[in-house]
Amino acid sequence: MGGMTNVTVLGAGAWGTGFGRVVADAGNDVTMWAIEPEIVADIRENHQNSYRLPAAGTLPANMTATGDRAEAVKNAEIIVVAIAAQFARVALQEFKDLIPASAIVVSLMKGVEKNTGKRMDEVVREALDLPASRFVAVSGPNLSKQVALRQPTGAVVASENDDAAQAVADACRTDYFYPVTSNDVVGVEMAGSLKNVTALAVGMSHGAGNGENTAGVIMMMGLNELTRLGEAAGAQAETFQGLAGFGDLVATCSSPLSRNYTFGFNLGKGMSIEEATAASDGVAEGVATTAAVLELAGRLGVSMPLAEAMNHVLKDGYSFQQMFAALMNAQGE
Ligand SMILES: NC(=O)C1=CN([C@@H]2O[C@H](COP(=O)(O)OP(=O)(O)OC[C@H]3O[C@@H](n4cnc5c(N)ncnc54)[C@H](OP(=O)(O)O)[C@@H]3O)[C@@H](O)[C@H]2O)C=CC1
Ligand SMILES: O=C(CO)COP(=O)(O)O
Repeated sequence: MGGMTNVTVLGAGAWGTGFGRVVADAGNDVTMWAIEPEIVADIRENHQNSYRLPAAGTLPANMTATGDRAEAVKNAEIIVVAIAAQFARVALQEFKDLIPASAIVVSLMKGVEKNTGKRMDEVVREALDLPASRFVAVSGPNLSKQVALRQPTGAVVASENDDAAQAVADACRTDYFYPVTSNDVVGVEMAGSLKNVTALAVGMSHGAGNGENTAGVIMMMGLNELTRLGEAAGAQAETFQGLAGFGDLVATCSSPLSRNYTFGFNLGKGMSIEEATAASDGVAEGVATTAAVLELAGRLGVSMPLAEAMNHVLKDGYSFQQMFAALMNAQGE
């Protein structure tokens, strides 16, 4: 590709906007697509996204927006998808006949689809009828508000196609965002989605008044079980110890800026699921992912005590004490 690239981001949420700004900072022309006219107008006219990522402040001049699907993608060389995971399939179907035949499609999403148990690489490829050679996943310790402040971080850019991964890494490399390439798409997808379940549990523990000892137990169990499930699904074990695994788990489980951590924190404080949902500043993917992961684990014959215990919280109203006891009992089995 080389030089300046035309990049379109579908979904001007917190991370779509944050990653779009990284790509613009890297010198590329960026078009954001959003459903809401007020977000499109805010980016186009006021050069900001005060609805979803005010922390980014003024957006650069090489970043614009449109609400028109065909216009959004017609010249795109790279199309980045940053839509809440449970809505990705339905939203992408509208773009199926519009995207250029050679465009690379990147997923930033960290979730597993409810009902199907499918990863976002599977959902995106099915919805767009896209070959694996044109699909790339980007994941890492990337809390959007910290990226918006240009605090240094890294990310894994994964594809079966080395050239596609390299093109996307080149498009998002800046002096504060450091991509590394990988060919473990399954591992990167699984790590990014599953650590959200751990973040819900760690947040819940802190919300219930516990400190780092308890968090350490939960993080250890989360990393173990996401590695086991990932390996059973065909991922490489080392991916889970890298940026997209351990790195993102630590960031997400340690920060009140994480919607997953905060959702869990609010449950731990005693809020209901409905209250925590209403209080959330954007989508907490781990909530829908928890049940989806168990479905996948059942199919692959992997035991996931943490996901099971969190599912009891979300479905049966378990308190933190009940959740942690279930986890410890399962460990002794
Ligand atoms: N925020 C973060 O720090 C990070 C987030 N991610 C991942 O990125 C993905 C997006 O998250 P983020 O941007 O933060 O979430 P937000 O909640 O801020 O935004 C969600 C986006 O999805 C869009 N959306 C929801 N439903 C639909 C629909 N039916 N059709 C079209 N668009 C829809 C929203 O549009 P609308 O405005 O209409 O609601 C919005 O653009 C998630 O999978 C998340 O796990 C990954 C790394 C970091
Ligand atoms: O993926 C994340 C950070 O890398 C998690 O952020 P959220 O919990 O806010 O979605």
